[in-house]
Amino acid sequence: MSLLSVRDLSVIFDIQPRNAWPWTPHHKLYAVTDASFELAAGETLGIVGESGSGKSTLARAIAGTVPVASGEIIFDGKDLAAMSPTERRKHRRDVQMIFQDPLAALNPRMTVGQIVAEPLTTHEPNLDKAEVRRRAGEMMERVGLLPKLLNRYPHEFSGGQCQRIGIARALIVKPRLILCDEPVSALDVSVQAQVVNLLRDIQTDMDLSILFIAHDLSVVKHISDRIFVMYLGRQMETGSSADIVRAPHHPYSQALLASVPVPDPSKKAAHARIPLEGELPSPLAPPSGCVFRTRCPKAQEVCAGERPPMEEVSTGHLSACYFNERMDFHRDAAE
Ligand SMILES: Nc1ncnc2c1ncn2[C@@H]1O[C@H](COP(=O)(O)OP(=O)(O)OP(=O)(O)O)[C@@H](O)[C@H]1O
Repeated sequence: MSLLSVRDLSVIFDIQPRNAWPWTPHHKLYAVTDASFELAAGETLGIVGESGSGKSTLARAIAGTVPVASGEIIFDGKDLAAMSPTERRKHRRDVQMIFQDPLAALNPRMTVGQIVAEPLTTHEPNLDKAEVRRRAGEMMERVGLLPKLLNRYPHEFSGGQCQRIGIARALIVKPRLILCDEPVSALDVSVQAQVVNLLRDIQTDMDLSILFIAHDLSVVKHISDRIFVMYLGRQMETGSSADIVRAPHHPYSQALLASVPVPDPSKKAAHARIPLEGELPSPLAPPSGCVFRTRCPKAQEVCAGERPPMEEVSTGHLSACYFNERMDFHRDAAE
């Protein structure tokens, strides 16, 4: 059974035009439109797409911090919109977030011990101080940091260490799902792999589900069981990590993959025929039909009409394009 089911989820922000009168109608910004996916216990779903494609908004909707316009978020069998205050509190504990900029996410005036322990003291205010400290130290060790560093301040740590502190903080309440919003994008490439490996180890130990957001497929593919490709708030393609990375069908996924650097440039040549050009259109006025059509090399008249349905191109592999066509990527691109 799924731990998380997201069904036809849409998030629309009301935007007041600049210099407008208070009574001027607000614009609607379509941040996420009709997103659907399932996430099982212990599974990792990678969410990938360019900046502005709605990835963070999707995560924030699941965390319950942005209002949902339509659709459902079912977590552990319960509809988020219909949860009682007690169930909401439990949801806030069960679903933790890890953010992109590790240092900015940590309060500079608090010691690392206070930062790591904060979610625990929020959810279990009566817990003995010594026990809180013991658990914070245990979490520090789990993420590869010395417990004696609990009295230090965030600025005394490197970016990678700060992200480990952010992970310890998220895990101290033993969540069931962590929403990782570009957790390694701000880190050096050498440190990125260490943090991704740490998350994978912890996931196995704690039977955690992970939603791993990144704009870069080369990062997402290392940790994800399945990948969800988003563009301008819409779901383009979903499938196993291997399907998406080795045999994508959607031109957008193919373009994202073609932009992933490969060690041997001669192997990239075959895929370089789908360059991703132009800017992301405004989510205030998304293109009709397929939202990717204005940048798609395969676009034809039909793409401006009805939005292409999600087609099952192979078992469990869905792609929303009228011209779905498998493109085989070399193993090097997939590794
Ligand atoms: N609180 C908000 N109010 C208004 N618009 C918002 C709000 N949050 C996000 N948006 C808009 O929603 C769209 C999707 O943003 P979102 O941050 O979810 O994308 P993203 O794929 O996570 O991009 P990034 O990688 O840059 O964070 C963007 O156009 C963004 O400007």
